[in-house]
Amino acid sequence: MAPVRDSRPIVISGPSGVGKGTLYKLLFQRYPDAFTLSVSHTTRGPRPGEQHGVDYHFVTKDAFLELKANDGFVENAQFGDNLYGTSKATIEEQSAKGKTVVLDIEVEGVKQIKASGFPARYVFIAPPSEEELERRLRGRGTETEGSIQKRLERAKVELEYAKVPGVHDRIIVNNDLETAYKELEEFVLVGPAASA
Ligand SMILES: Nc1ncnc2c1ncn2[C@@H]1O[C@H](COP(=O)(O)OP(=O)(O)OP(=O)(O)O)[C@@H](O)[C@H]1O
Repeated sequence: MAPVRDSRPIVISGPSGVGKGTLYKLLFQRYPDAFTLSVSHTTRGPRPGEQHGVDYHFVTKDAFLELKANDGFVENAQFGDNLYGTSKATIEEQSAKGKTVVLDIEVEGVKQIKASGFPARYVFIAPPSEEELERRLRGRGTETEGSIQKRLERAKVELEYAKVPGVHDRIIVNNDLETAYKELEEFVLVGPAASA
C-alpha cells in the first residue's frame, strides 16, 4: 500500500485524448490497494458487459433527479439525453474503504466541485501541443471525424480554463509518458517517494 498521506479525492481533468486514462491506469496497476476510480451515476442503459456498481451506478431519471434535488452530487451534467453525476455518497463509501478516490471529469464538473467546497486536489493533464493532441485522438482510433473536431474545439476551452490561476494544484504536461507518470505519482503520493 502506498503511503498516501492526503486522502482527499484527486480530480484529474484535461482534454479528451491527452492521456488521462493511460496515466491513472498506470497508477492503479502500480498501487492497486491505494487508489480507486470514482463510479459515476448515469441514466443511460448499460452497454454489454457493463456492471452496475462497477462501471456505473445505473439509475432511473427519477432516482437521479431526486438525488440531485437532495444535493447528493458533487457534480453532474447532461450529455445528449443522458444524465451523469458523481455522488457524494459514492466518494464517501469508496474513501471509507481506505482508498483515495480518483475522479476523471471534464471542466464543467471541475467548476462544480470547486464551487461546492467539497475537499479535493486538482491535477490537470495538458498536451505538449494541440497538434500532438489531435495525433493522439486520431491514433486512438475510437472517434469519428465529427467527434474529433468537437473534442479539439472543447480542448481549446479547457486549456484556457486551466490557465486561470489557482484552479489546479498541479499541471502536468503529458509529453513523455514515463516522465508525466512520475510527476503524477509524486503529486498523488505526497511526501517521500513510496516503494510499491
Ligand atoms: N505520453 C504519451 N505519448 C504518446 N501517446 C500517448 C501518451 N499518453 C497517452 N497516449 C495515447 O494517447 C491516446 C489517448 O489517451 P487516453 O485514452 O488515455 O486519453 P484520455 O485523456 O483518457 O481521453 P478521454 O478523455 O477521451 O477518455 C491513447 O491512444 C494513448 O495510448
